[in-house]
Amino acid sequence: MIRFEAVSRRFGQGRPAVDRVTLEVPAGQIGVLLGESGSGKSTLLRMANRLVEPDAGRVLVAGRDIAGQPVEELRRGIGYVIQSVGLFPHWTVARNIATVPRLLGWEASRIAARVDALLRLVNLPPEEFRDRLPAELSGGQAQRIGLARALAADPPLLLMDEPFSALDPGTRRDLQAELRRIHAETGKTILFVTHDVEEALVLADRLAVLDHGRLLAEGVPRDLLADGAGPEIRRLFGESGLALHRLATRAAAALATPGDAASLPALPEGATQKDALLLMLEQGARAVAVAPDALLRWDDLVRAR
Ligand SMILES: Nc1ncnc2c1ncn2[C@@H]1O[C@H](COP(=O)(O)OP(=O)(O)OP(=O)(O)O)[C@@H](O)[C@H]1O
Repeated sequence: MIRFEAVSRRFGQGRPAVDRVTLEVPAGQIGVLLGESGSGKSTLLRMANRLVEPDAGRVLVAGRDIAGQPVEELRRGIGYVIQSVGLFPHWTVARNIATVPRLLGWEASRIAARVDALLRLVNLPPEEFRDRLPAELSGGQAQRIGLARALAADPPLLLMDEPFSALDPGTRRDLQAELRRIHAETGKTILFVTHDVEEALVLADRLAVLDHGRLLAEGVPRDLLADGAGPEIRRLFGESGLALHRLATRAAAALATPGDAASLPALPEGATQKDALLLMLEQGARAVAVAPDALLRWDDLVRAR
């Protein structure tokens, strides 16, 4: 769906901000760009909607080289969500969401229906929120409106640049879960930038790690965090955190054994091995229930590789 081919970009002198990166996010997947501040994540992301032009290489969206495409036409097919949201302060929520449909000349009734559908999609009751002004929203609500606005004209591709970084940890976790749900419901292709390792692991179908403008590693998170992870990956994820991150990418059910688990603390469906470890520590339990007839034992968890 989106493909970067050997793209580079240098600003002034010194080392390039993005250095010969080749990367692809297949249609319908969430690709996450992870890296420390200044590693080139935003520069790479902005090449996709031509806010930044590469010095070398090319970017393909839906198989088309975007260099020859009119910018307005390109951007109509790409939603863009940023940390500061950027809602117009004097416009109501409904008008903010309708920015692109109005530009496209949609009829008023179609716009109104679309606004309400999007508010419901991002879990904000339309009758309560459509007439509010941005100043009357919490940070998390504003970010939901930013997402609704980006989805308004139903673009197949969404670019998200640290959208949740300014939110408190609880709101941030809620929105990560919401984004996964919305992604499952809409099937969008998403390119998501973050410097937060946990966020990357929660969201990524594919994870790309950038370091000083170079692509350090790319793949399915579970494979990137496997035992053979190189020294740079170990540094980024932290030696001690690496084992925990690995547990967070594996299902608790994978280590379960049959047995009567009815009296044990129970894990929710789809829980990870990290969830199991935390529940055991919290409850002082030597085993937890994965299902009524399946349990995961402490010994099996800590011996697993
Ligand atoms: N418009 C610009 N002019 C000059 N230098 C720039 C410009 N945009 C980015 N850079 C430089 O390019 C490098 C990469 O920046 P970029 O914003 O892509 O990194 P990042 O990984 O997104 O960092 P952060 O998480 O801090 O936003 C940095 O050294 C930055 O100073």
